[in-house]
Amino acid sequence: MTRPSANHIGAAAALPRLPSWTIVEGRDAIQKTFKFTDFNAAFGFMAQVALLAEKIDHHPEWFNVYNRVEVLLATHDANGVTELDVKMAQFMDSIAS
Ligand SMILES: C[C@H](O)[C@H](O)[C@H]1CNC2=NC(N)=NC(=O)C2=N1
Repeated sequence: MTRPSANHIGAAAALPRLPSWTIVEGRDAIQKTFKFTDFNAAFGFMAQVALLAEKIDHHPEWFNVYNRVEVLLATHDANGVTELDVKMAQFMDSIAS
C-alpha cells in the first residue's frame, strides 16, 4: 500500500469527503464519536484501527468509555489534517457497524 501524503490539506478541505465528521474548534483536526452495541464491539473496532495505524505509522487520538469511542484525527508532523487523516477516517467509517 502506498502511504498517503502527509502534506497539509486542512480540515475544511477534508470535510466534504467525510460527511459524518466535524471540524475541531481551535485546532486543525477532525472528530467523530462512534457508538457500538457494547465494549466488545468498541474494542474490536479499536483493534482493527490499531493494525492500520501501525501499518501506516499514523495514530489516532481517541477516548473510549464502554461502547463509545471519541476520535480526533490530525497529523502532528504537518500541524493539521492531511490525506493520512482522510484515509484513517474513511477506514474507520468502513468498519464501524
Ligand atoms: C516518529 C513517527 O513517525 C511519528 O511520530 C508519527 C507516528 N504517528 C503519528 N500519528 C499522527 N496522528 N500524527 C503524526 O504526525 C504521527 N507521526
